[in-house]
Amino acid sequence: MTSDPFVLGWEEWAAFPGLGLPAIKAKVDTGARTSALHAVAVEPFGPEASPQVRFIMHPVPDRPDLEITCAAPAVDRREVISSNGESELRWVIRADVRIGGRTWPIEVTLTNRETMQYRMLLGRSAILDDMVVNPGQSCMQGQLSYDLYGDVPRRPPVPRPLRIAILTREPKNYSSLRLKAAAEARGHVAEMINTARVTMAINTLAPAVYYDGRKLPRYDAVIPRIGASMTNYGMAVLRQFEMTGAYILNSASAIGASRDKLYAHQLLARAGIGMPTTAFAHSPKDTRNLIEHVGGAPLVVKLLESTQGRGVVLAETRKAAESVIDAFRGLDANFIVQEFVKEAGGADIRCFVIGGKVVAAMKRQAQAGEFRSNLHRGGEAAPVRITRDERSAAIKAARAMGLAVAGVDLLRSETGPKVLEVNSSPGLEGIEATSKKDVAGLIIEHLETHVRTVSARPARRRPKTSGAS
Ligand SMILES: Nc1ncnc2c1ncn2[C@@H]1O[C@H](COP(=O)(O)OP(=O)(O)OP(=O)(O)O)[C@@H](O)[C@H]1O
Ligand SMILES: [Mg+2]
Ligand SMILES: [Mg+2]
Repeated sequence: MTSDPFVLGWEEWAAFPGLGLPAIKAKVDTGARTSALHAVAVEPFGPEASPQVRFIMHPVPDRPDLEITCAAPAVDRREVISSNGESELRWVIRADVRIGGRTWPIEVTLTNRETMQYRMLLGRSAILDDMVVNPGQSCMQGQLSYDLYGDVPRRPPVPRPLRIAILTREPKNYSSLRLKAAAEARGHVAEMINTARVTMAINTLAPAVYYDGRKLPRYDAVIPRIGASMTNYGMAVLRQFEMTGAYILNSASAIGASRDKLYAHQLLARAGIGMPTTAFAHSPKDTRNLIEHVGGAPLVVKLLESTQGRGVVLAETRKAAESVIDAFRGLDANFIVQEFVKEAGGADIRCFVIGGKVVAAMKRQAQAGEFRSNLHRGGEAAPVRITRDERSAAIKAARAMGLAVAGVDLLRSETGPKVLEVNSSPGLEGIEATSKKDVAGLIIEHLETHVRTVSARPARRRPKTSGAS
């Protein structure tokens, strides 16, 4: 018994009737195992026994305003190596695909294909045994048209109001209150979530976040304000929010990178950003080498866990340096040794970066007889005009960490700006007071445009599925 084989060209028009997608141009790729579909704002929902995902699809490449909300059963969440070689955790759904006269169920992974020419990739596991691919032909199974979308309502310019969570252990501090007020002033709903009171259900298909035992709703955006005391737990909570599809202002991995002083210095160096020569060693025998590495005394020794300038010590002489290093070693503390930038004169510059721009800057001057300019150590803040090099170093440093919002601290040295550190939860009080700028408002503005472009959500259009949570 022979019948004509079902022939696919190298590209085909497909439809997903169950997803409400009447026409998508797919690239046929027998080199890829799994099929992939463009999706943004991917969000799990439904009962845990039969989890589903919903997502937004822009089926027409040059029509980003045309968006369809789709929902389908979730069958897996798995690590997929994408064409750029990077691995990505993707949701896998099952859906019926229709090509030409045939309809059959396939598994499809969901990923953002915004920058790709085809909204869909048809992999070999979706190509049945009786089908063949003719790489020399296009659209063997006939033509469809994007006109089939008719006049789907266009998405509103900004999804308003946004539901924003401010993740903080200090809901009453200046920065938290300002962010909440700035969000509310723009018509959004902002809730303070105390990191320490969050519990998580870590589950592949139904990630959930609980607060005092109550399941939290889905937030459009989360603003992390994670203090050093909660870095690890705070990052886990953030990752959990990431899995629910919320837009995270500063990602857990970016915060982790900036908090790890060693790793942060490595990232800065790799990005070619000027910084004080820095050395680190593990073994007690290396004290002399460490001192040599940074060019001898005077030098600065810093505890890795230091904040507010507390574990930062200036050793003026080699003898002093040796005893400080030995003392820290005796305490089993992790520390770095750094060249002392004397010409900074006890001042540093804080550049406040939002979305790749320096929106405000201040100079902090240490008290007389003190080299640490931290405001907590009695330093005084004043407005400052930064140079083009300083601006560029600050922007590059935030980018090297992957932070959308960052407080970049740098020293003015004879050889240009030297970045000291990049803070992922920079305080707002000093910078707003000295710059007279509405920095909190600028953060919310950044968030609005990002929620819109990265995880656009439709105006309360819910898929017709039961059991939505
Ligand atoms: N290598 C250096 N040369 C000159 N001054 C330095 C150097 N390193 C640090 N300082 C001064 O000491 C202050 C505190 O150092 P640093 O910012 O590294 O520590 P921190 O404890 O992490 O502070 P923060 O509270 O800003 O996180 C700096 O703001 C700067 O004024
Ligand atoms: Mg610090
Ligand atoms: Mg500092």
